Amino acid sequence: MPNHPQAEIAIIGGSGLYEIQGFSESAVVDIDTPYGKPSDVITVGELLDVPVAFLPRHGRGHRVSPTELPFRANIYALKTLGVKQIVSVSAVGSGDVSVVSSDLVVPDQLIDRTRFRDSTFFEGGVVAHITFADPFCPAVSNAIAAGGDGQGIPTHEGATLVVMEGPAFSTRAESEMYRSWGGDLIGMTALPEAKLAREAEMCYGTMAWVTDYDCWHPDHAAVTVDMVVENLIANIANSRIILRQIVPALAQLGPCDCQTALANAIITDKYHISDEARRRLEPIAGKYLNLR
Ligand SMILES: CSC[C@H]1O[C@H](OP(=O)(O)O)[C@H](O)[C@@H]1O
Ligand SMILES: Nc1ncnc2[nH]cnc12
Repeated sequence: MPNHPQAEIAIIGGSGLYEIQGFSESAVVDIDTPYGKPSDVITVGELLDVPVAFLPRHGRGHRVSPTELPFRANIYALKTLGVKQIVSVSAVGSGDVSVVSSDLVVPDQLIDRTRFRDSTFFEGGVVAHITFADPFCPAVSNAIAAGGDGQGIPTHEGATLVVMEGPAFSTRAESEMYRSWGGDLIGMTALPEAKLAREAEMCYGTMAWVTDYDCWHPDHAAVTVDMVVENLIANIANSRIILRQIVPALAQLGPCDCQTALANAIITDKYHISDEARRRLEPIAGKYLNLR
């Protein structure tokens, strides 16, 4: 495997965030993985002297739909760069009347409504069941919320994010159903991203920017891409500001339970694991599969 530049912190940019400003880019990394290529090349550089990797989830120019996102390749590639903490940026709809456009929400729960996505690294002869009761890293989530508060941005901590397949937005009946389930937010990309990050023993938190009320609010028109894009402009400017606060804070964090998530998750007897699977999983789980 080639020697890639390393960074312990990664930012996955969502809709509208295809570059980060004030980032001294030192390398553009084009990685291939057993799961194909990531969404785009990954830039590695420094933000306020802290090494950071940046990957735009939908690719520059927003070319990759939620269903087609190479989630496994993205997380695998970041892992090979030495990433330990991921800040994911996302545009979301709000299911809560008091959470309005341009608010920042830091979700702490997920409901999975995706259908067509590969959502584990553990297959082909290796079985693991990670604990996913709390899908987001509390330390990364706290840093994101502190960043929002620090900039005086209306910030909500703790919310349930429903992740739907898309790409079409929800029907009114679905939107009402998610609200009745306790869904505070609706998006299309946090899963399986968060699950794969946990399997790869990386801390993962989401900076969710509200762009719309989906289609349930009687006084607001149903969501459209134009509506999301219009509201994203302010959100993306704020993301860039907050990231400058979050990144140095993340760099100070110590070890976290997320970083040992596989310690009690792999059930397959390691003497039954093929060499092929061992090679494929080396960056993700190599230390647990070693026969010595
Ligand atoms: C452009 S509207 C729908 C699109 O926006 C969100 O993307 P991301 O989470 O990457 O910011 C949503 O999940 C959809 O992919
Ligand atoms: N209403 C919505 N549904 C799904 N994903 C979204 N991203 C932004 N708004 C959304």
